[in-house]
Order: sequence, then structure tokens, then C-alpha cells
Amino acid sequence: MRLFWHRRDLRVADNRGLAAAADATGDDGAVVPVFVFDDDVLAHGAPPRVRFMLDALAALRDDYRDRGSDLVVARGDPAEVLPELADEFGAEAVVWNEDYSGLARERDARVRMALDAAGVARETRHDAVHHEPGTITTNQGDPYAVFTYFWKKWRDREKADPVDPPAGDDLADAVAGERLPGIADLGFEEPEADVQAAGTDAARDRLDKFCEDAIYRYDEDRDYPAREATSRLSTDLKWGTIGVREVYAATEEANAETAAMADDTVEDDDAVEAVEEFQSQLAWREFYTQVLWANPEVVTENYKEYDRPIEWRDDETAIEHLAAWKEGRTGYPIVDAGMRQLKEEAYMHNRVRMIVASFLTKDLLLDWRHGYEHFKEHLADHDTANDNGGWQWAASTGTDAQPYFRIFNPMTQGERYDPDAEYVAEYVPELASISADNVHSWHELSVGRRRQLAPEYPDPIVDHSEMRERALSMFKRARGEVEGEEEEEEASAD
Ligand SMILES: Cc1cc2nc3c(=O)[nH]c(=O)nc-3n(C[C@H](O)[C@H](O)[C@H](O)COP(=O)(O)OP(=O)(O)OC[C@H]3O[C@@H](n4cnc5c(N)ncnc54)[C@H](O)[C@@H]3O)c2cc1C
Repeated sequence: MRLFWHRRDLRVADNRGLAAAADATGDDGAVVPVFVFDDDVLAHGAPPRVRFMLDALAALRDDYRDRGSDLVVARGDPAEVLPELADEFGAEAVVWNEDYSGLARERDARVRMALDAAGVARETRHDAVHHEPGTITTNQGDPYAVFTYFWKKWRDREKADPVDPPAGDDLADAVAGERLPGIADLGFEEPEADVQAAGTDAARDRLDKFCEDAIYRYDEDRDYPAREATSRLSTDLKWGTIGVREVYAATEEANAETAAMADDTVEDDDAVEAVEEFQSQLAWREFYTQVLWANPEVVTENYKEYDRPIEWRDDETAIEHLAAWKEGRTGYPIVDAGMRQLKEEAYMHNRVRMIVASFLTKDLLLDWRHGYEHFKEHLADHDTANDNGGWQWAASTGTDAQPYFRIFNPMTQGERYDPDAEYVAEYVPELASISADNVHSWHELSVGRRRQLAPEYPDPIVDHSEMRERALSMFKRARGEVEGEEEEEEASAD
């Protein structure tokens, strides 16, 4: 008998640790699947993620019940709970899949010690990524800090096939799972957002739908938020409701089908490139996983060192600006649409994440950690490695980050990626009936004209050109490039 401890792998299919536990049980026993509600982990939780996790657990439990078994749930410190459960079920070993963040690794070290002390064996597998941290390195053996080099090796390395779910008789049938707690039992309110459906079936539906058509136009369409051209798999990949091998295999199948595509609007070569562009996003996820694994401190610290501290604004006006950003009331339509999508759906399109993050750090000169905390609270797909990577990229403090002098102009970004202002109209109803030209030139219209067109929508809270100059000075000072009087003048302008 073995316990399989589910964590960020809420599925039975393509689950390496679970398959390994089932393989090892032999004739004398079976696998007991377990999930532990850990209060230390829940302390970092937020309603949208907890909602998705509970729905994914319900789907997982149903999957086990369909296979004649059940999911055992417990609450407490896994270092105490797992040895107790091992004793209760007479299990000789506990198996789980590796997690790579600093907090998870500390917890796992404690669990290992507790199991050792109880005389229970333990075994782990790498499952959440194709190539685990530390296996794709520079020639000197260091983790990559530049994505392009990482990607080339990641792309060329062989990918494992999906693994089969355990057979019914590999799973313990004499277990009866406890009732799953409700969200209030875990200390959270229902999220305001409409969180997407959870579970392997829902994830497979998203993958199938994406691979039918959108994948072949991914590189052309992925930056346009109104086109809904991306997979929407981020929350599934974060919680492991679908396996990375299964997703990759579907992309390879899509590649194989390009030659036979009936749709002659997409050239074969373009389709192959589009699929590869999507695969490179899967590699970005693994790139940031290895950044976090090698540098757990990036959760709170800048990855990139500047000569002097970056003088983020923190005065009263800055705090008011932060509130306006969170509410989606900055007077910059594309920024506000993104922030409202986040509130409504616990999700935001990638291009718009980049725009709102640039706006917070380079137009409002607010510390990226404010943005990270807000995303952590509201995104169902919040993933420490990706969220931190995205924020530090936008703030020019991360690995392979946006150079500090490349500052997005929120108006031209809106014009380029939402030309008909459809995305803005969907999330900012106050602007739904005005022309795209007026939406994209909102900052240039007179106050009287703005009141006439959309009386409820705010004026821009800052002037982009002015803040851009301030951001450049702020970063130059941090780089030690502005000296003497000039520096004092710049600082007093704050
Ligand atoms: C400021 C900021 C914060 C972000 N926070 C998160 C986060 O908390 N969780 C998260 O999963 N992604 C995050 N991203 C990356 C990206 O925005 C989302 O992964 C993507 O928008 C999810 O939509 P999708 O599943 O349709 O993506 P698709 O375009 O379909 O991409 C497929 C998958 O590749 C991965 N991926 C795509 N882009 C990236 C990227 N830039 N970095 C790392 N992995 C990527 C995701 O797992 C995604 O599901 C963030 C980006 C920024 C700029």
C-alpha cells in the first residue's frame, strides 16, 4: 500500500508520481490518493484560486469514484498528517510530484524528515515540467538568465509521452473520502469573479478547442485580446488539472495535421511556426520555473541589481493612483479594460497584463510588488514563478527583462492591439458606444468633449509623456547615471 499525495497535480491522467506509485504497489496493495489542506499554504490563498482548487478537487474525487476508489482529504500540517495517514492505511511509502518554489521545498523537506522519523519510505517524481530545473543549463552548468538560449535547448530536447492513468485495481477500493470542505470552511469568501470551470474534462475541452483552429494562427493573433486566440490553459497548468506531456502531445498532433489542413487560408509553414510559437510559451513557463528554483528570493527581491534603490513613489497621491489602477479607473481605456477583466474573470489576456504592468511601474512609478500582490489576490492562474517573472520583466528588474528605457505607450498599445476598441467595449461599458478613434485618443480630448462622450468615465490620472520622462530619470538614478545637481533637481520634482 502507498499513499499518493496530490498537490499541484489534480488529475489522474498523465501524472508521473501517481503512475509510479501504482507501478510499485504490486499484488499486495494499492494506491490511496490523498489531498491535505495545509493552513500554511492556504494563508497565501485567495478566493479565485481556492474556488478553482475546490472545483478541481471535486472533479478529481469524481474521477477516483468512477474508478472504484476515492480521494482521502485531511486538514493540517502535511508533516504531521502524512505519517498519521500512512499509519492508518498501513502504507509503506508516500509518493508525490516535486514542486519548485522556495516555500514548497521547505515544506517538502519537513515532510521528508517526518516520514523518515516514522519509518515510512518516500519517493518523488518530476511531473509539472518537461525538463526539470537544473537540467537545461549554460555550458558552465548555470541556470539560464536569457530565454532565447534556454528555448533553443528546450525545443531540441526530446519530450516524454503522456503516462497512462492507473488501472482501477491499482487504486485502493476500501477508502471512503471525507466530504470536501466548502470555501467558507477554509476561511474564504466566494470570489466576485466568474472563475472558469475546473477539472481534467474542462481542461481537455479547452485544449481540444484551441488545437482545432486557433493554434494555427497563434503567432498572428495572440496579441489581440478581443480575438480570444490563446488556449486559456494557464489555470489548468498551474493546478495540474492537465499534464504538460498531454498538452505538448496535442501540439505535436496539430503539427502533424498541418499538411492535411482543409483550411487553405493558413499556409503550412505559417501553421508550423504558429504551433512552435505556442510551444515557446510553454517553455517560458519552464524558464521562469527554473529562475524561481535557482533564486527563491525573487519572490520579494529584484532579480537585477541596480547601483542604488529604485525610488518608487509611495506618497499619498501614489496610493490613490494605485487604488484607481486596481479599480480600472485610470482614464487609460486599455489599462482599465484589463483591470476590469481581471476582476470579472480572475484572468487577464497576456498582452494586457504586459500593458497594465508597464503602466503601474513606468507610468505610475509604483513598485512592482504592489502589482504582484494584486494579481496574486485576483488571478485564478496565479503562479509564483510566472507572475513574478511577468512583473519583474515589466518593471525592468527581472531576468531577460524589458530594458528600462522601453516604456509602453498605453494609447498606442491600445490602438495597435485593440484597433476597433472591442476589448475596451466589452469591459468598460462607459466607452462602449463611442468610436474607436475617441477611445484611443481619450487622453487628447478636451475635458468638455470627454464629459459629453462618456460622462461616467474618468480623465487620465497622469500624463503619459511626463511620467515617461520621470520613469527614465528614476531608472537612471538607480543606475547611478544622474549625478550632482541634476539628480537633486529630479528628486525634488517628486
Ligand atoms: C505581469 C504578468 C503576470 C503574469 N502572471 C502569470 C501568472 O500568475 N500565471 C501564469 O500562468 N502566467 C502569468 N503570466 C503569463 C501569461 O500572461 C499567462 O500565462 C497567459 O496570459 C495565460 O493565458 P493562456 O493560458 O491563454 O496563454 P497561452 O498564450 O495559451 O499560453 C499557453 C501557456 O503557456 C504559459 N505561458 C504563456 N505565456 C507565458 C509567460 N509570459 N510566462 C510564463 N508562462 C507563460 C502559460 O502556462 C499558458 O497557459 C503573466 C504575465 C505578465 C506580463
